[in-house]
Amino acid sequence: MKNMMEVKDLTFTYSGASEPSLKAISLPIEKNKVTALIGPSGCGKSTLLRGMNRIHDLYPGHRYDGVINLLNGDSKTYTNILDLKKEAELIRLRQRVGMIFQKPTPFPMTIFENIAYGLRLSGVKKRAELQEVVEQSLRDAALWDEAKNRLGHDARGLSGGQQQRLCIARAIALKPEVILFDEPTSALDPISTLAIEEMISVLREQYSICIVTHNMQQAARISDYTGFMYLGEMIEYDETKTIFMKPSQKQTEDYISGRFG
Ligand SMILES: Nc1ncnc2c1ncn2[C@@H]1O[C@H](COP(=O)(O)OP(=O)(O)OP(=O)(O)O)[C@@H](O)[C@H]1O
Repeated sequence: MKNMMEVKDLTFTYSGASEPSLKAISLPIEKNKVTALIGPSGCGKSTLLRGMNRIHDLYPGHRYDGVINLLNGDSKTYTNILDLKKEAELIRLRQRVGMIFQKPTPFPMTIFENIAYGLRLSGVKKRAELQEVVEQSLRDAALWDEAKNRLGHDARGLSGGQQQRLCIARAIALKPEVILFDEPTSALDPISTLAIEEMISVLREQYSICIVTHNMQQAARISDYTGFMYLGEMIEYDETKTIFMKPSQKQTEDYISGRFG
């Protein structure tokens, strides 16, 4: 099967920085799999994730070298997303490659409108269609039962875990192909964390997923593949069970066994 995304030899330097934060990174994001990025603080996990939908480019002046390929709908060709220049192309890219942040970011509107807003911007106008997609997205994000009687209430009245699931529903509504999760449970309690982890396992059937996590147990529980990063480099990428049971690099082994980081 073709990879959904392919990062090849990516070097990334923040605007104004003297050193690159990512150095010649390569890794695939396999279709319908969960790929975890782990490594000590500052190693570049979030920087890599944010490159995958060019969210860095909300601010100008960053420098990318290399290639980030995204598989096209025909499943035969790739687009190098680093070639995209027009604002409309970048907006479309961020629909195809959605992102969930560490802190839930509900808009100051109703639960219904949080999801319908992006749909309207993407051209869905009919009320019935909006209702259908809002319901399906909330169901897919395991929030429908809790939210169905309060769709007209302010989304900020939801609990933190519910808000995070709402943000996932909002991303899903736009029918992404890839979902990027940047430490999605680090602000949540253990029960909400479990709910998000279970959802990610189900979402994998329909989407390709990449998740940054500080929590090694979480990476071991939910991912198929793991990349271990250190000082801006991809030290090792392999099947999760190999990374955790039989890593080939000493640095990976030291990190996994808690000797540093
Ligand atoms: N906006 C920025 N401008 C300049 N340098 C940055 C910026 N954001 C991050 N960096 C630098 O890039 C490097 C990688 O940071 P990044 O946040 O990607 O690491 P991380 O592995 O996700 O860390 P953490 O686990 O602490 O979130 C660090 O040296 C950091 O200081």
